[in-house]
Amino acid sequence: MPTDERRMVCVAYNQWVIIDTKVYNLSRFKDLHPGGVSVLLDPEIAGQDATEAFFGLHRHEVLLRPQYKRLQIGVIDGEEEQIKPPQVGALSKVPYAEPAWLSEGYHSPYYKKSHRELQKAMRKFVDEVIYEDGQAREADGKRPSQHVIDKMAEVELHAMRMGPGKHLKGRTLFNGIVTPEEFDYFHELVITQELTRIGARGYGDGLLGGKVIGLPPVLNFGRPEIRDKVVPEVLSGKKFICLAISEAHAGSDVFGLQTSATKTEDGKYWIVNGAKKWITNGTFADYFTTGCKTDNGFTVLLIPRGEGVETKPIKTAYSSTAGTAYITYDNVKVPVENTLGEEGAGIYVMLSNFNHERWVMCCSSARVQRLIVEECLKWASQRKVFGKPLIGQAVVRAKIAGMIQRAEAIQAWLEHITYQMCNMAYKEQAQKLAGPIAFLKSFSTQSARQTAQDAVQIFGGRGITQSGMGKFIEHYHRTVPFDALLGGAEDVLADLGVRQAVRSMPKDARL
Ligand code: HEM
Repeated sequence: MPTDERRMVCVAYNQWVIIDTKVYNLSRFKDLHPGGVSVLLDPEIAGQDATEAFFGLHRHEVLLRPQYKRLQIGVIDGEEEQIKPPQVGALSKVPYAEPAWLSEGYHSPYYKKSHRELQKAMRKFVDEVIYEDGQAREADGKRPSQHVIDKMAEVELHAMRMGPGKHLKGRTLFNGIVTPEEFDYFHELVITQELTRIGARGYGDGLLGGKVIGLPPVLNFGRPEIRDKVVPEVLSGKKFICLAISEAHAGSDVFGLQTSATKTEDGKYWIVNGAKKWITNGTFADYFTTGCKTDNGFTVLLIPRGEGVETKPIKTAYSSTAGTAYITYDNVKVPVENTLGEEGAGIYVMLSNFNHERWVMCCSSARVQRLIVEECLKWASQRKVFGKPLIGQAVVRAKIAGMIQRAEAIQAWLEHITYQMCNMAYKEQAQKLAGPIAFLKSFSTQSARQTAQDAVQIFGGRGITQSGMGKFIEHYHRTVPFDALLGGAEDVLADLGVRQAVRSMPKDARL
């Protein structure tokens, strides 16, 4: 039977529809359909090829859900599937959906074989192990599932997310794709960008964001006995750590902090009193890397969860899966051995962390902006209004042009800075890159907010709806301000960049 005739057969069964090349029987589903019965019984839909109507109203993933997959009763014989579901581990073919180095036919001087292999392995790992948990936990607010954390530990992802360094020594990284000696900031960039592709901002932080910022002070400034106990526990995903600096009255102004630590008379313990606010992973952390006011200034202590430490969840714009906490310390007794760095020299402990933290945030911001480009390009191409696809409107194309330009500029700048990081000692990075990283983060977050706003306009009502076609856009628009605040506020960072530049002005510079 020719194809057209086979398609006509469906017409006879007016509760069947064709979507692409698959035939669905909706007779038992129609009363349960979230979009209502009437749309399914419309003569233009019932018994017809409903492909265009379907993809104008649903994401592809609807058809992949087990309860809906069952509705499929056959396929159109001899026709090849036109609209393929996303394949595990695959790269997107949508223009600009991947950074240039992953786009067919483009080149990059930065990425070697091990970066490319790591990217492939990470994409598959994220698709298979992380994606579903990310969407589910973002929705129910529970902390990331332990089985995901354990799987990440198996391939040493927790260790790799701390960047290159001694902590990688002796570890088999992602089944040996890259050696500890070879591992560089581009490998870390690949990991961060692949992880953030899932488009679940709260989960991204919940997936041990607290460790990425809370463990470096232990790694770099902890006494050996503390370091050797805590680092393996955290990098194996058995214990959790967070960075507790900001307070209700002081934000990130470390000199305005009020949480105090005073020594006991015998000098063996600190007694800590105070409260911390907006602490990522705080609700489930076992250790708190805590900034305290001490007699001689500002000191950082590693405080284990125990008597006198209490954590309460704070409800923010993103999911409580991030574990954002309000923490109180009431006469908490902490051994002096838990001091990280020198007493009164806490500012150096903190400063040594900032560049890396901000750079990590740039990696993720750059990648998620690209995800939004992909969503907008797909939507604008498949959505028809006034008789033509949205992309046919110049105003929509102009918005997408801006998004692409910003995403491309940020990735290129990020790769340039990452290359500098690979070729500078840590101290030199602190001197030369604090300004550029601050500028990049500030630029990334401004761009991200513009992109979020434009994406909502393109998606219309769906861009403010938490389910369905625009769910990633709604989520992005709601959570994008986090990036402009965490790790240094946007305006403060832009100003820091200029102040750093002024400091390097030659004394004899004149017009
Ligand atoms: C296998 C067939 C279908 C399944 C499994 C299905 C499933 C769903 C689901 C789960 C939703 C909720 C929104 C979402 O999660 O995206 C929905 C909404 C909707 N569906 Fe369907 N649907 C099917 C076919 C159709 C067809 C053929 C039409 C024809 C016009 C249609 C029209 C709608 C409408 C108008 C909505 C509301 C959309 C909105 O609120 O934005 N559906 N459908």
